[in-house]
Amino acid sequence: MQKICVAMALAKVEMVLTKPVTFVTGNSKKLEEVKMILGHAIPFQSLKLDLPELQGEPEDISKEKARLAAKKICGPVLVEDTCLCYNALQGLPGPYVKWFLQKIGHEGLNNLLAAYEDKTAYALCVFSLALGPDSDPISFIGRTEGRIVPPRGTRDFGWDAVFEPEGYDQTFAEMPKEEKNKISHRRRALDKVKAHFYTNEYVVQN
Ligand SMILES: O=c1nc[nH]c2c1ncn2[C@H]1C[C@H](O)[C@@H](COP(=O)(O)OP(=O)(O)OP(=O)(O)O)O1
Ligand SMILES: [Mg+2]
Repeated sequence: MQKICVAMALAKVEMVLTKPVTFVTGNSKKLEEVKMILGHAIPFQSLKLDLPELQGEPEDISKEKARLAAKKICGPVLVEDTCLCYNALQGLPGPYVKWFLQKIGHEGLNNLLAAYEDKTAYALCVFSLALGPDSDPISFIGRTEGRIVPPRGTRDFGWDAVFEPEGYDQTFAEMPKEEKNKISHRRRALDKVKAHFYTNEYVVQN
């Protein structure tokens, strides 16, 4: 028998969720930012889980992560996949930046562009919401333009130290968190997630 995890209340136009949305990530720094940006705008809980990731285009990777997470949890989930895309490299390292950073470090991420004039890049965040294990995930994309520079600032969150957003002379790692959260790829994607929750009136009923 199939478990029904999401039901549509037909009388009112609201979506009834059987559980609060679970934000699934293996990355505690991501979770920190999501909590700061969302506040109490969306009722959510979190689960630390490192999900396997498909190879391919950012939106497909994020959607597949959401499908896997919803199957594990049997309930509504939110996941995100973050990319760092170099224009000179046609969008690479993109979703593979995690492995590049692990292998070649911040200096390596900067040196990758040594042969190119164009140092511009963009940070991309794709959130995907799956209401249950059998529903199609919906994606919300946020993008911030910038450029790749030799590393400056703290090195405690991913590639923040090599990314200088457009119009700023500080890297994400040098900025106060509040400042990053005003202009980041994550913030821009989460604004869309919030708008979606606002217009769809999700109601949690245990
Ligand atoms: O705002 C950010 N500023 C700097 N670095 C960042 C940011 N956001 C993610 N990152 C890093 C983490 C990982 O090295 C790669 C994305 O990979 P990605 O698969 O999305 O993240 P993850 O594996 O750490 O966590 P998750 O369990 O949610 O997949 O970029
Ligand atoms: Mg990951």
